[in-house]
Amino acid sequence: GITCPKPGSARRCLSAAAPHGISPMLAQSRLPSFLLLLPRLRSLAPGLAMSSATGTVTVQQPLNYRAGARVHPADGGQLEEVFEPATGRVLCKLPCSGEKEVDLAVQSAKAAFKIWSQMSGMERCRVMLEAARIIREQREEIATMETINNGKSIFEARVDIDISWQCLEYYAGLAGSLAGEHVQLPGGSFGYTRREPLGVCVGIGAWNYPFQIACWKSGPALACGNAMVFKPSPFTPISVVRLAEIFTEAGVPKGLFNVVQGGAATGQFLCQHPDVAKISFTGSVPTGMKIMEMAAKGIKPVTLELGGKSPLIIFSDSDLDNAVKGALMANFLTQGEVCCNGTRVFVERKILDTFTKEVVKCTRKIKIGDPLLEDTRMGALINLPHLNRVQGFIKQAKEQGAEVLCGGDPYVPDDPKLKNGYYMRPCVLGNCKDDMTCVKEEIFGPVMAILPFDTEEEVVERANATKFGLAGGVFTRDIQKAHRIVAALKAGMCFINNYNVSPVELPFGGYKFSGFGRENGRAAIEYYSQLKTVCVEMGDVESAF
Ligand SMILES: NC(=O)c1ccc[n+]([C@@H]2O[C@H](COP(=O)([O-])OP(=O)(O)OC[C@H]3O[C@@H](n4cnc5c(N)ncnc54)[C@H](O)[C@@H]3O)[C@@H](O)[C@H]2O)c1
Ligand SMILES: NCCCC=O
Repeated sequence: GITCPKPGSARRCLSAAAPHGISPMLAQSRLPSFLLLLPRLRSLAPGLAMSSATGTVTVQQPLNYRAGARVHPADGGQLEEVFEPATGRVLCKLPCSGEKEVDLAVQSAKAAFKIWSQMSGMERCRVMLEAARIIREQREEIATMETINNGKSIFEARVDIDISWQCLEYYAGLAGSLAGEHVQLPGGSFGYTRREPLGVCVGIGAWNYPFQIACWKSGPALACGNAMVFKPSPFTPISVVRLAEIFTEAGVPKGLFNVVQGGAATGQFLCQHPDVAKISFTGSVPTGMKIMEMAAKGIKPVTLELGGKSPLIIFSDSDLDNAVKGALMANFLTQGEVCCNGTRVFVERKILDTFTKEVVKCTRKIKIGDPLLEDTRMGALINLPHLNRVQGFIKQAKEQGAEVLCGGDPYVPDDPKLKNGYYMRPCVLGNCKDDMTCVKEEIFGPVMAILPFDTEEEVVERANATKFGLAGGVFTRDIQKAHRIVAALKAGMCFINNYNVSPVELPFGGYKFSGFGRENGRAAIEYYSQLKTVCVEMGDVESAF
């Protein structure tokens, strides 16, 4: 059986032992404890400019996790460099897992599934609540890891980690109430349904929310009684291994949550494995198509959380301050590398100048720099090729007639240790037209396109004129108009008078090329379980023969 650790017993030693695999490059510096103290020191001495741990860590421990322990992959071995976006330094060289390691991870998950799937929902709930508690307790350490590996500000990473433990708490709460139904049939016969787990589920993640994506997938999967093998992006392999350790500390059977590392080849081994029952994928549209093809060959259900080019519609009757704040939230979180960003900002022509002036003023004030500093609000983009790609979109936008109203150029912070980091100034583009590349394609960087409109009918048609359908938003004081607009938007996640908030209670997912299936909310349960119908005869068999 499974026993839950006593509250507090899973507390990690955060000293030089560095159990999470990050060890200081500077010998004996006991970095993790120091990191934990930074926010407190800052609050004791507000305004004091403190240096951060950026540029001081390397990762040494294995980043695969199988059968309850960190392991070196059994095969594969191609090495991928993992960067610290803030400095351009190499954090570690990641060995990519081969077919044998993938199989070992799947077999490990299969064995754990036999135990976990037989437990009651309440038993699973207790273990998941403990995992959520440990994440909450280690929020600062995990957020710091995420910032070092992803480049996003520590301010945002903390929110990501909060959403992550909330997700596990939410699904822990649902685990105990998962049930089928009882149906009466003629003559006292009856039927009932059982909601059963699928088996070994594969999660494949993108690099923009590494820890959170793993929780959005493992939360509902584990609550339903499944096991999981998770493959993070090779750009951000670090934090999810901590999640695997936390699940083990919380009391899941060893092997219930495994991590294999690698890129496309490793992902393919996972998707094609005959013992895998389901694939949940977060990433780009082209990869999503390949995943769906592989899943089709094994008749495996898939969830696809793909890209977007979402509209944000600002009417002239909006509260202007809120609309401006909403536009920034819709475009500049995580350096603009957010799938549901509202990157096409449609502004009613009457307020175009006022709104644009305010948005540009606020965008210019965004503090860019060392992501581990408390006042930084925009860190570094994920890597140099991606920074160059975003720059390419801006160049093309200018060539096609858009006007750069602010930013768009690479940014070199004053701190010499950051000079090779992947920074750019957030960009607002004016004079945009619907047929420009910067308005049609997902840029996945801090680039907002402003587009004027005149009528409600016109803006809805233009907002929907995209192959994507992930999200959309509207700002207006007219509540009927707001509901009319969101009802007409062909998008899975719509916001009224806000943007890019992520309550775990609400289902999240796309229409059209943005994918299908849902994460979060009760809806996700449907995608990690299957119904068995049992028909019970209380009389004699009426045979046709
Ligand atoms: N809708 C959402 O919830 C959501 C969330 C985050 C990111 N995204 C999207 O993700 C994209 C950016 O992420 P990315 O660059 O990591 O995407 P990507 O498609 O390049 O990679 C995503 C994951 O798929 C793996 N992969 C790549 N090729 C594969 C293959 N052939 N078989 C199996 N796995 C394979 C990668 O290693 C990675 O782990 C953007 O388009 C963004 O909009 C969507
Ligand atoms: N807050 C989570 C957004 C997921 C998309 O990238």
